[in-house]
Amino acid sequence: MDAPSSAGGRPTMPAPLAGAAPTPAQLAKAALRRLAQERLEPTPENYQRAYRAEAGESAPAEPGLPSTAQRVVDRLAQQAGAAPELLDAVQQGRWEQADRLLTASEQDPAAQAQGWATLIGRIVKGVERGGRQWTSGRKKDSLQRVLTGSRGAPAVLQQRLSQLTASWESDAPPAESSEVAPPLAETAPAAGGSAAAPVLAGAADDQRLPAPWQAVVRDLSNAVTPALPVDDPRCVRLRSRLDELLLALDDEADAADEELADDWRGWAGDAQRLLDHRQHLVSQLHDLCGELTGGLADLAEDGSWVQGQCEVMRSKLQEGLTSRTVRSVSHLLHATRSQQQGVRAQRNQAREVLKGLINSMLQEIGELGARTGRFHDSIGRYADVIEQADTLESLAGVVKDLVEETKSVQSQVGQTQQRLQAEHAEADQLQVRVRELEAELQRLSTEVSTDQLTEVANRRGLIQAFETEHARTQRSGRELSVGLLDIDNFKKLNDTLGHQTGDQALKFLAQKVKQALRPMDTVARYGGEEFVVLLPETTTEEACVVLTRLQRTLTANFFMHEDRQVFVTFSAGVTLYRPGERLEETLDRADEALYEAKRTGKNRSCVA
Ligand SMILES: Nc1nc2c(ncn2[C@@H]2O[C@H](COP(=O)(O)OP(=O)(O)OP(=O)(O)O)[C@@H](O)[C@H]2O)c(=O)[nH]1
Repeated sequence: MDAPSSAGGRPTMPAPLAGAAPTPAQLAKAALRRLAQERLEPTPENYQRAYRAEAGESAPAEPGLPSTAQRVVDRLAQQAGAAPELLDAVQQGRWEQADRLLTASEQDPAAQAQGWATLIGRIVKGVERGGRQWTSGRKKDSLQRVLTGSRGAPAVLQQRLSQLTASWESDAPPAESSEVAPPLAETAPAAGGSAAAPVLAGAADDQRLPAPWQAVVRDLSNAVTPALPVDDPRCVRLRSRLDELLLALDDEADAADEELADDWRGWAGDAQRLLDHRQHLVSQLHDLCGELTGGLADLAEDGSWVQGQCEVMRSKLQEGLTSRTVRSVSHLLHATRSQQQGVRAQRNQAREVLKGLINSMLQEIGELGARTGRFHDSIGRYADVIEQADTLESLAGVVKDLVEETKSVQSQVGQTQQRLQAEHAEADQLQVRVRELEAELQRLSTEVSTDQLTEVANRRGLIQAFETEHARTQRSGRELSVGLLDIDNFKKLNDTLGHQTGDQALKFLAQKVKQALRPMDTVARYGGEEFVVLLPETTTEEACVVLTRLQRTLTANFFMHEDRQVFVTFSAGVTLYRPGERLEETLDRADEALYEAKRTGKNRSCVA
């Protein structure tokens, strides 16, 4: 029967016969079996200990280290940040474990320095940043506790500080472990335990994103990327930045770097802003479709108008699907529709007049017919009388009557003819007038550079002013700030107070903007409730000051409508014109800033 396991040092060899002592060969065999069971290497020391155990001899006292050697080992262990378990392994003579622990604690000094530099940076930032959960007093206390509790072990200190700053950054409620870090001895496992391994694995390993999270980051990136529009240069840049960040995630050194985390945060912020703006674009598209459907329904009776509108929309959209294109098509459709409604009203009026004319002509012709019919009867009667006339006098009387009547009929026919000709000429003139009116409307929209309602420049006027200003900017090298202004909640104003009051609000704002600017500046109505300002020799900061002042003035001023005070506020996006770019490109950037101003509360200005 096999001896029980070596636990407790009992012999492992089969029980000898009573009285017979085991031979040395039996003892040697049993010692080897014991080593195998204990999974110990057959070193001379191990073999000697096993042999003694089999022979029933008590093990000699552990040799221990001389006190000077012990002091050296203690100091070495402290320097390596290995803490008690390395010390313990050395004292117990578990040299292999000690070797492993030491290897694990060896780090490249440059990497250690970099780790500390990053951590200190985070701590400084964390102390400055405010938080709801982490007040500055609380931060100070917990920092003090971690410093006191981990003073003797740099790796543990680094790990705890890193955990602490992470919870400051997320402003998560202070966890017991990070706010009150227990002293090192409390967390150190019993001798030989494995819980100390992460500490010894080094701070860099602890900070690296664990594998499942790396996969999550990849999945999230893959989910976000298809939503980014393909035709936008900013997205192309975002995609290539994403590739770089994913590569850095594979790299241990970079993955442990706080800078990389900052880069990820920056990337996510940029992607979010872009997607937000995209979302805004979609809702504008929705509005545009509504406008278009309304236009189509209104104009359904005349196919050519519908075709014209669709053509304009198509060519505008071909320029590229930007937020501004959609909005400008929307404004265009709105304006076209009201213009066409005006023309149609006039055409209908002309048609009614023409109808009246034709009616009266028919009446005249009818009357003439009746008259000539009566004349025809008279002629018959006169012929009978002439036939029966027996004297020259009676014949002369009949002929005289006949001539009189013929003359009268002739003059009436002549008069009717004249009237008919005059009415025909009038109808021709009306037709010409309608054509002139249509041409006038066309000319107004393409040639005039002033907006008729607000009396500031229109889109055409803006383009002319921009050409002058951007040439001047190129010569002088001075800044040209461009601002895009949009009235806040204008739809609501229209809906509650009526379209005419809306028009008054547009006029009011245009005049206020004009008054606030210098004579050299340009203000233009770009379309709908949107205005553009060109501010030569002005930085974006200065432009913001001007617009913010104007916003304050408007908040304190109002215009009256039927004894009611109407407040008009606007949001603005400001940007600097970049030499060489098209006005549309500058305005697209200003539009993003405008969107930001709307998104963050309205009645304010943002810079892009
Ligand atoms: N009175 C009037 N209204 C116009 C004119 N041009 C466009 N509008 C209206 O302006 C409104 C613009 O509404 P939205 O684009 O929804 O913007 P908003 O209500 O100002 O909302 P925010 O921009 O988010 O503050 C629409 O109802 C248009 O019909 C115009 O010449 N006169």
